[in-house]
Amino acid sequence: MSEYLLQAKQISMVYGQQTVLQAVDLTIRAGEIVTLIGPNGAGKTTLVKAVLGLIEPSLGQIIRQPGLRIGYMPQRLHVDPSLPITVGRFLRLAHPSKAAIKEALAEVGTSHLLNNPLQSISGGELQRVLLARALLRDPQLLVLDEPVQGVDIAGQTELYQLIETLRERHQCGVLMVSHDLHLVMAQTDTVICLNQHVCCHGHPEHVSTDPAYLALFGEKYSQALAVYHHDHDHEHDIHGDVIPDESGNSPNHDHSQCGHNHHHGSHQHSNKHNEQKQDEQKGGQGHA
Ligand SMILES: Nc1ncnc2c1ncn2[C@@H]1O[C@H](COP(=O)(O)OP(=O)(O)OP(=O)(O)O)[C@@H](O)[C@H]1O
Repeated sequence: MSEYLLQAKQISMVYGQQTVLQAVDLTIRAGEIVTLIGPNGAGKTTLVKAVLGLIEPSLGQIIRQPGLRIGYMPQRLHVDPSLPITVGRFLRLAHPSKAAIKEALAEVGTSHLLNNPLQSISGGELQRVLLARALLRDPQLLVLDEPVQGVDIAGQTELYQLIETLRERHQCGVLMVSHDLHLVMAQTDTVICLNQHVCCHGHPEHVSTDPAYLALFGEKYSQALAVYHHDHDHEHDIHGDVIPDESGNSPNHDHSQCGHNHHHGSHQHSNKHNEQKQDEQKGGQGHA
């Protein structure tokens, strides 16, 4: 594993009488996607702000690689309707080079928005423009606070895939806040489940079965994760049907759990199964 970009050690944050973060540890390495999940008010944004250096933790230490370049995508951007500004001009506030702005917009698939008023673009387009703005810093670390907010379900999957592509292309680390572990799971290396303190952490498959995670999010949410990770004892043909094993028997296969979006194995997936997966994903919404 490569050297860390950033390490937070025993971070605590107290506002008045309220302890918002308690002895939180966090390490992010180059090329690694770390996802913070936790209920509302768990301290996710507070931890992100501490990582960015926007707030000073009450206790603990944050060690950043010297000269670390961070690209930040905030949770919300309030666009004042009385201050009309084009997407291009908005990005010029972050970077002087028109060529760099065009390149960043192209990377996130929004070249066509360059001269559009920022106020007129959709929620999903705005998220991509904010991602382009983060890329303009040529980041070694991308920090994304709920990047798919205001984006429809199909757009959410695309946006998470784009984040994965950017990670690979730039070899940057990514720290991301999300409420949708079942959607980000395929793109995440490490999950940190936060509720003031770190309840559990590790590989998404491990976290999704951790009692602390289940206590916070419930069994139902965990079952949605099984869409992505379930054991296969069979192969599919190009039509998506289960191929009988050597003895001629069809292995016992519960398709209600099968989204066929695997990290492991080399299955052929039919459109039939992809449609089923999308249905299952829609069905998995709303548990966060
Ligand atoms: N500047 C502040 N002063 C006082 N309390 C604060 C401040 N910032 C955050 N808090 C409190 O800290 C707690 C954690 O807030 P935070 O925004 O970090 O949670 P979160 O996990 O990001 O929540 P959400 O999922 O709703 O965005 C909340 O109870 C919030 O009210």
